[in-house]
Amino acid sequence: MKYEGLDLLNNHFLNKGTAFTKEERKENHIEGLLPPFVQTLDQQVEQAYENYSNKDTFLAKRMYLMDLFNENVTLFYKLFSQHVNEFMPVVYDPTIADTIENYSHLFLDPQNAAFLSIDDQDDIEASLKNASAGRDIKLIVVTDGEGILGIGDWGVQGVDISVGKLMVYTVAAGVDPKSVLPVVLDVGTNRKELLADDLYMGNHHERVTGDKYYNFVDKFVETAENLFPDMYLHFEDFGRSNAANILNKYKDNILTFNDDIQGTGIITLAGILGALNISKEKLTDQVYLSFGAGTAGAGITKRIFDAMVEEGLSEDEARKHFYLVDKQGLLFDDTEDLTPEQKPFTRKRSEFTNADELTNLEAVVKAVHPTILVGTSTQPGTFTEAVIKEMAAHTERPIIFPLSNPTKLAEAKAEDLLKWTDGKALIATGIPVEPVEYNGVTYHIGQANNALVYPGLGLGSMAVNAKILSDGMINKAAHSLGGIVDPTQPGAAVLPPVSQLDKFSMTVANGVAQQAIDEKLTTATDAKKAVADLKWEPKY
Ligand SMILES: NC(=O)c1ccc[n+]([C@@H]2O[C@H](COP(=O)([O-])OP(=O)(O)OC[C@H]3O[C@@H](n4cnc5c(N)ncnc54)[C@H](O)[C@@H]3O)[C@@H](O)[C@H]2O)c1
Ligand SMILES: O=C(O)C[C@H](O)C(=O)O
Ligand SMILES: [Mn+2]
Repeated sequence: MKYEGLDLLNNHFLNKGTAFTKEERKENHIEGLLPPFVQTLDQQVEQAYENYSNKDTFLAKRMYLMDLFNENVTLFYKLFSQHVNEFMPVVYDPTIADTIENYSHLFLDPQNAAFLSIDDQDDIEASLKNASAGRDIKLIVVTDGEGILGIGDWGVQGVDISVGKLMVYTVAAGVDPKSVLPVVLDVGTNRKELLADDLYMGNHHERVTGDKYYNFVDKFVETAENLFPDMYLHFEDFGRSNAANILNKYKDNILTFNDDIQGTGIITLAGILGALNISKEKLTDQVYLSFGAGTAGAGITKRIFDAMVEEGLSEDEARKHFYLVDKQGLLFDDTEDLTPEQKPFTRKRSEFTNADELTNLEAVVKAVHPTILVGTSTQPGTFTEAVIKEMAAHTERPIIFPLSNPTKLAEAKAEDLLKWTDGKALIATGIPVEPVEYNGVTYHIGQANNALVYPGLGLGSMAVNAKILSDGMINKAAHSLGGIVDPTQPGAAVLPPVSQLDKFSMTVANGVAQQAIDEKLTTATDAKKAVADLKWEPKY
C-alpha cells in the first residue's frame, strides 16, 4: 500500500516531516503541507533536542518524546541514540513509573499497542491484526500489569511498560521498530483507586484469576504464534503467582523470555562476576542473601545457583550458599506460603540456635554473614546502616545490590552504602545513579537493570530465529558483559556503562546467536551476519 498526502505525514514509521525533499513532496502530494525549507535529519535532531531540553521535568520531557515518537519514529530513535545515557531514565525507568500511575489521565495516543480484554476474547485475533497492520512482527512485549516494577497492580495502564521496553530494544540493539508490537492483557485490576476512577481506561472489575486467566493467556499466545510464527515473546511484570507458571508452561516449546526472572538473573550474575573480578574472589566462596524472594529474587537466586554448579559445586553443596528472606523473615522448609521457586532454597531451623528470631534482615545478616546481598523486596531503605555495617564486619568487599525500582523503592542509596562500608562495597543499583565521590575516589555505580541485557539477548535470538531460548543462551549473555570495565581502576563499576549500551548489546547478541547455532537450535550458520542483517538504524 502506498501512503501519500496526509496519510503519509500521519504514518509515523514513514514520516520524514520537514526532511521530505522537494521531489518527494511532489511525488507524494504533500507539497504545501510543510514549511518550505528542507531539513536534514541532523537538523531535525538539533531542533528536537532543543525543545526537549527546554522542558522542566522528566515527565514533561517524556511526554514530548512520546509525541515525537508518534510523529516520526526515525527522528525519535536518531535523537534517542545520540543521548542514550540522558534519555534512558526519561523514556524508561524511573519516569515510566509516573506515566503508568497516571496513564488514564495523561493519555493522548495508544502508541500502536494491542489492548486485549479478557471480556472480549473473540477479538484477540482481530486486535492483533489491527495493531500490526500488515507488519511482520518479530517481537512482542506483553504485560498484564499486575507486578509493574515494584509499584504493583496498575491494570491496563501497565501498557506503558511494554511500549518502553520495546523502545529500549531498538535504541540498544537496533531492533526494527516496525517489527515490534506492545501488548497488554487487560484482566481487570485489584487497585481500588483505579476501579473508582471514572477516567480509568481499563476493565472496571477485579482481576480474573485461575483457569479463566490462564486460558486467556493461552489463547493470546496461540493466536500470536499463529499470526507471527517467527516471533520472540517477552513477558514483563506479571504478578508473582503467575510469572513463573507462565514461563514454565511455554519455555520449552516456543521462543519466549521472562524479563523479570531471566533478564534480571542474567544482569545480576553479570554484576556479581564483575564485582568478583574487582575483589579477585571466587563465586563458589560467596554466601548469597536474597532480600525479597519474589519473581526477580527467586529468578536471580536460581541463576547464581546454576553458575555455582557450573563452577564445579554439586547441587547440594551449592544450595548451602543461599539464604532467602521474604516477608516472613528467613525462609525455612516449614515456613507457610512458600512459592514453588522459593522451596529449593529454604533452610532447616535446626541449622540455627535462634531460628525463631530470624524474622528480620538484620538478625539474618548477623546469623549467616552474607558476602552478597541483593534487594528485590520493593521495601525502600531496608538496607540500613546497622545491616550494612554488620555485613561489612565479616567480609572484605561486600557485594550489595539494591535492585528495587523505581528510585523511591530502592533498598539503599549508593552513596550511603559507600559511606557505611568506607568505600569497600561493590554496588549495583536498579536505576541509574550518578558517580559518587568518596574520600577522593570517584565511584562509578553499575546499573544492574535487565535493560542492559534483554535487547542483545532478544536480537541474537531473533536473528537466528532460535527454536527456544535455552539456558546455554542465557548463560552466554551473562558472560558477555565482562572485559569492558577495567577492574584495576579505583572506583571501577561492576558493570559496563549505559553509555556503551549499543556496543555491548552487539556483543551479547553475537554471543547468544552463536550459542544457538552451537546448540543446533537454528538452521542459521553465521551468527555475526545474521545479527548484522537484522539490525536496524535510524536513517531516511
Ligand atoms: N533491576 C532490575 O533489573 C529489576 C528487575 C526485576 C525486578 N526489579 C525490582 O525488584 C522488585 C521486586 O520485583 P518482583 O517482580 O520480584 O516483585 P514480586 O512481587 O514478585 O516480589 C517482591 C517480593 O518481595 C517480598 N517482600 C515484600 N515485603 C517484604 C519485606 N518487608 N521484607 C522482605 N520481602 C518482602 C514479597 O513478598 C515478594 O516475594 C521491584 O521493585 C522491581 O522493580 C528490578
Ligand atoms: O523495568 C525495569 O526497570 C527493570 C525491571 O524489569 C523491573 O521490573 O523493575
Ligand atoms: Mn520488570
